[in-house]
Amino acid sequence: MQPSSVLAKGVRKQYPGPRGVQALQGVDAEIGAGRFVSILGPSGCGKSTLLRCIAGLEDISEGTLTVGGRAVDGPPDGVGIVFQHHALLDWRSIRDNILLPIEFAGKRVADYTAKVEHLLRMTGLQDFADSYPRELSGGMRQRAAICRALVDDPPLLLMDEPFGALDALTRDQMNAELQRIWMETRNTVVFVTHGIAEAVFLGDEVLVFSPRPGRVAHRFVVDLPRPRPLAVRETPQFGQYVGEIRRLFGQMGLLDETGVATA
Ligand SMILES: Nc1ncnc2c1ncn2[C@@H]1O[C@H](COP(=O)(O)OP(=O)(O)OP(=O)(O)O)[C@@H](O)[C@H]1O
Repeated sequence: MQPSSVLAKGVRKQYPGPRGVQALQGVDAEIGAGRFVSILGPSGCGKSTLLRCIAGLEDISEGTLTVGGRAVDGPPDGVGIVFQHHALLDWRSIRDNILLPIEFAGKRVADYTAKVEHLLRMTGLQDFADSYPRELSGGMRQRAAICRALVDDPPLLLMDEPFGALDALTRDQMNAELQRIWMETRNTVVFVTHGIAEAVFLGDEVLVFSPRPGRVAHRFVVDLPRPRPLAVRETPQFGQYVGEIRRLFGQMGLLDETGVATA
């Protein structure tokens, strides 16, 4: 698997209809292959919209958007998606949920047995392969959703607030696990979050969006060595990144009403 780059130039997105809003305007972003890029911004600024455009689930109204050098025109091959809510199918076991993308792609399920076992072990779910989603905790379901997104080795992984519904402790664990998984897979990740600390902890870069219509207001490069222990969040260097991003939100006049949290 070669990781995919993502390039956005002057991307505008206007939703159709009488109440259709302009969600994005002039989005320029260059996401290098194999990078982990966090996207942070106030509620409603178009973060999910951009992710859906990259995934080919929405058309852009203007500009250019490429994945792996090819213009996005419908859902491209090789993109894994994880949403805030896991979207596992209740009537399928965890193993069968993870195998869904393989079935959809018309590939031979038997060829993926070892891969599924590896993913289950990597995420600590090896004893739950035959369980059903309702038998798992929220964090475990989200880990299963990550396995499903990774099973076909996607060059690009899009994550839309994947840990937003989890309690703080589970979220910390998932942050650490996601970093470990990514260091093993090294695919390109675009990770949307409301959490400044989460964005900095995980990202090689943090793209901060302006209020709607969203555009990239600032790009922070996070120069912290990996693997990053959770305790890195207590270091002055980490605090400096968080402080800079908070100040930027302050300058945009947003900090009090954004719903941007620091956890
Ligand atoms: N399918 C849709 N049809 C029409 N308008 C939409 C649609 N999806 C989103 N919007 C509008 O586009 C704007 C951006 O929404 P989007 O969900 O991309 O924001 P967001 O930054 O992800 O927000 P949040 O952080 O609250 O999840 C909002 O004003 C929203 O109402």
